[in-house]
Amino acid sequence: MGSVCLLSRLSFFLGTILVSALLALVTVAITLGGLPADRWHARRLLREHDPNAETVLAMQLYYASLETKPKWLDRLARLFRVRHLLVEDEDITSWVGKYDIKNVPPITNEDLESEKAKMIQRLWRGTRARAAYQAKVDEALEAEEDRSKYLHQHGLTELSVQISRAFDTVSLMIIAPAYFVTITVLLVIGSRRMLGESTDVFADVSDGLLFRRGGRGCRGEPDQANVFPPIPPVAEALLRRIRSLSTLAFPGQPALRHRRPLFDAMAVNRYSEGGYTKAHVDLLQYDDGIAIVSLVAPATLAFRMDGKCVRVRLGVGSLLMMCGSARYEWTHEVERVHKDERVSVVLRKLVQ
Ligand SMILES: O=C(O)CCC(=O)C(=O)O
Ligand SMILES: [Fe+2]
Repeated sequence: MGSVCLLSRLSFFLGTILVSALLALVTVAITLGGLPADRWHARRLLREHDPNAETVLAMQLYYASLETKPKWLDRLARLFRVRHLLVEDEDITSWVGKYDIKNVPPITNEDLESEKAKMIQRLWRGTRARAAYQAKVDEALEAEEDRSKYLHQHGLTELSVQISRAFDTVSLMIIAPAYFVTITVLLVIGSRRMLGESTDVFADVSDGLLFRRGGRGCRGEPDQANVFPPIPPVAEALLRRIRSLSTLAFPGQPALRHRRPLFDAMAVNRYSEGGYTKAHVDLLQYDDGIAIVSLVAPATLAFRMDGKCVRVRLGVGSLLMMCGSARYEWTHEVERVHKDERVSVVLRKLVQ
């Protein structure tokens, strides 16, 4: 009797502990495990790869299951499809010029056109100057009775005059057109390489996004839109979501976490299949504390330093935040993308 009572008490006790433990586990899972949808959870990445934890301030990866696509993403996606050709738009030129950003060379089709025009003018002036000089020589030769005396006075010979004439004719008929064609071809190829195939600079100005096709003439590089302060309303929702993480973001760097604004520059990268970026450290015009949001398709970002490599799978809707050595000492590169399209949004803060 006594032993049965003891047994039932023990089982009740154990049962209570089990249920409490289960409840605690579920709570922890919900808090940390990204449930319900839309809750971010973080994983620190570099610390385990770098024995010198001091230098590894932070590279964090957050996941959010973006089951319901935020509206702004739809708008963004539409934006990529509608590419307005705004080559002749004055606003765009001043807009690019205004921010003198190093990785966006302020070159528009207009610049290239005026460069071409200048070269043609120079060529034309040169040809005209030579023709005028020739005319003067001819005139003088005609006026001068003693032709050989004139030639002698000017250090010329019959042969040199003939050669000079022949040269001018050749130059006018062959060299000038060839020069013109070469310059034009070079400029056309150059502008294509710099600005893309048929659409050169494309943008939706209402959203403040200016897209530049490809990066630095490199085929695989993504199309990029750079937006400088203020970040356009299209990304407000995203910014709010990231700000809501501010208690977690950038561990060990409260100054970054509390800075206002958290970010004021945004880059939107659009990769086609096979697109990639070369290993780089982001430009120093941007402050520490950078966020990368991956959308539409996943990608792998490889971080490298001193022969070490950390490959990070960036799922759709993931947010990678980097600061300290992850931002300054490790290079990062996006490996070739295997889907039709991947979009990333990079948020940064310009150095004051
Ligand atoms: O597309 C990405 O995930 C990263 C892009 C990047 O590194 C950059 O724009 O600096
Ligand atoms: Fe980068």
